[in-house]
Amino acid sequence: MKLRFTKMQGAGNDFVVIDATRERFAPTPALLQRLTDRRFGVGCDQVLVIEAASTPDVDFDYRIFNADGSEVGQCGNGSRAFALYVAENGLSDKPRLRVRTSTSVIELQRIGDNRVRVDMGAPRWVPEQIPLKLAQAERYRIDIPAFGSVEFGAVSMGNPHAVIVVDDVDGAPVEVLGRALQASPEFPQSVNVGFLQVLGRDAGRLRVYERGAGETLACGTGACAAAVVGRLWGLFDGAVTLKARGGDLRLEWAGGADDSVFMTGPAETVFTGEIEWQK
Ligand SMILES: N[C@@H](CCC[C@H](N)C(=O)O)C(=O)O
Repeated sequence: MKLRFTKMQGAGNDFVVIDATRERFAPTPALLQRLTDRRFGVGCDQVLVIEAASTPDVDFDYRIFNADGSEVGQCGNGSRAFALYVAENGLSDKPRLRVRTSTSVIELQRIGDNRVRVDMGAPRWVPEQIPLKLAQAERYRIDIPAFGSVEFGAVSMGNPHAVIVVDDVDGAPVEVLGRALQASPEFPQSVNVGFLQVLGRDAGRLRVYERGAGETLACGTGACAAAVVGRLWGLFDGAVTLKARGGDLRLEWAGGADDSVFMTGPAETVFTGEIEWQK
């Protein structure tokens, strides 16, 4: 059996995109491993699946699988790739698309030059919504052996994020502390861990240790979460450019609990291909 796919990237966060409006696709663990494995398969941080809309209020359904095969509720960089794929492959010529993930509905707008602006919806910071098993606070603390009491902000953008503010993101213990927080029982669904260095009221640098994928070159929802935590902590104004190792993302958030976070950034098709797949 042959499965056609498209390799895409957004700020260096890379994806295998499956167009399930045209391909028969059953996301078994073995097939997902083949698609995500960088040595024995195609290789990517996430597999994105484009499906026909399940309800009339959206244009498409959007499923997301991490490199470890876990299905998750949101992928910001992937949403920009999604919009580009839909346009480049003639699935829709609408200037704005509404797509549903398993946790939220987002709105995608291509703004030219392979750039996409996404209404990522409102951030959620009530602990049950993240989920986080601590009493609600602006700043949380968890004791991590070898690091002591680690302070972080926590937000859901349809997936869970912890954001730690650091002086120097290059020297931050991204993998070790990222893994430790992910394993913390306070995060019952684990967590994506962002390390934010503030450069000014409208700029910062960000590295994210992603749940199910390890450190990626950029994380769109992580950038949204960092913009929100930075604003709640009085570090950022309403618009900020966050520099990830794979590229820059622009985030806008008016600051209210019902205000959407808007993310703008690049997306690109890298190549298309097909793999032989035995069911
Ligand atoms: N790279 C993504 C986030 C993908 C999902 C995440 N690893 C999770 O498990 O929630 C982004 O750009 O947002």
